[in-house]
Amino acid sequence: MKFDINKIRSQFPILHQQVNGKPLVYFDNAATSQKPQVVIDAEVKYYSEINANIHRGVHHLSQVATDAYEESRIKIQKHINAKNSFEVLFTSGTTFGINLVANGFGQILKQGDEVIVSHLEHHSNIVPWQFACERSGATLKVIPMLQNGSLDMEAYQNLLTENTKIVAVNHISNALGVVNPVKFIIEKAHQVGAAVLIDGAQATPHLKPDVQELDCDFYVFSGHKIGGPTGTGILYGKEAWLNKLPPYQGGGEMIKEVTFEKTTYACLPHKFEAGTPNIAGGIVLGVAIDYLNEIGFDNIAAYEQELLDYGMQQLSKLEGIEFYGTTAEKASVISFNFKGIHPYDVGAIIDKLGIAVRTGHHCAQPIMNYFDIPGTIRASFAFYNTKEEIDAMIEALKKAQMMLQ
Ligand SMILES: Cc1ncc(COP(=O)(O)O)c(CNc2co[nH]c2=O)c1O
Repeated sequence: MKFDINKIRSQFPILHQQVNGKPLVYFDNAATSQKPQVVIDAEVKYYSEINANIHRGVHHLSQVATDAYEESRIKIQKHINAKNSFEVLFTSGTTFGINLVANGFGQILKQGDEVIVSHLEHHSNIVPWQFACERSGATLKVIPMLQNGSLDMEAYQNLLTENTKIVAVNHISNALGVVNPVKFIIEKAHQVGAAVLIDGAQATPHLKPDVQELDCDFYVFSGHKIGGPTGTGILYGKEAWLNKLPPYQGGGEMIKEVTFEKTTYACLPHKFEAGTPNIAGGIVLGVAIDYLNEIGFDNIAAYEQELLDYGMQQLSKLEGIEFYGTTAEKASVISFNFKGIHPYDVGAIIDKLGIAVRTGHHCAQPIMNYFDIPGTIRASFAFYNTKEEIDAMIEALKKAQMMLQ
């Protein structure tokens, strides 16, 4: 499909509003993406036409809803190139998916085992592993970062031992936009027999992950970051690992037989899908993925690279600006500060001018500690943003600098 920015923008109703009397410039896409009309309509259609509980109903609506939900699972399986649809679990988001895996490892790790995360992780890919280590007696190790925001791969290889049982790293840093060499990380971890979880929350808006090509053992992401509803997400796990991990939640759907003496569990994926799921969310997530595939990830990547290059070029002209995460390969996320000015103050002022960015530690406090800063100003672009919006942000930043200097 030809990439037509004006046609695309017309498909996002939320973008065409004023904030504080100024056109909204939404540059907080790393926090959550906006939703195209086709996604909004799909949610309405579900509740207007097919809403019913799934998997065990004998009536028509339940069968229709079940078919739609499981067709979405297959759609997502194809999107990430998973070998089997039962390796694709619906979750409420990245945080839930990581907790499910970390909770399982917390029950199979033991004293002396080692878990590796990186300095670039979101808190959602740090704290669950601290829980797992506290529970099991395993040791948490951290891949150090370098001044340009990349990970120290030399140090990573030195951290790996025969005691390393799992490595959990993000595909792309939410705070810096840095793209990590996940293929290399996975290969090296497998050489010592360790499993690898890839946190794809910031990658899936910008690329189609191929979990078989990566050969990762787990891959997690959130629906709300790729145009889908909040409260949706996917955990991909290799069949062998999902069969090895204990269930995460107990209840309906996830059982084969329940007696007071013993309960046996359902097969994959249901073993990890206890209770009534977010049926609408799972179906609509598939619609969001269809929408992105229609636009084309090659088109999205090329256009977002244009925005990133233009944004860096224009921001670099501003006095006193400092960038964080200056690697060559980056997603369309720019983290920066102005010397002597608190990021929050800048964010609050440009919000008054309609510019929506995120300021603060971005749930990545270890990164802020590394740079010895309270936080950053983070502008994150999506395929529905424009260079004219970047110009508006630049003008707003100049006004903020004048007010705060
Ligand atoms: C890399 C990464 N991992 C995990 C999460 C957690 O995802 P959730 O479970 O859907 O919340 C986020 C959310 N990142 C952000 C949420 O708001 N601003 C952000 O940068 C993330 O960017």
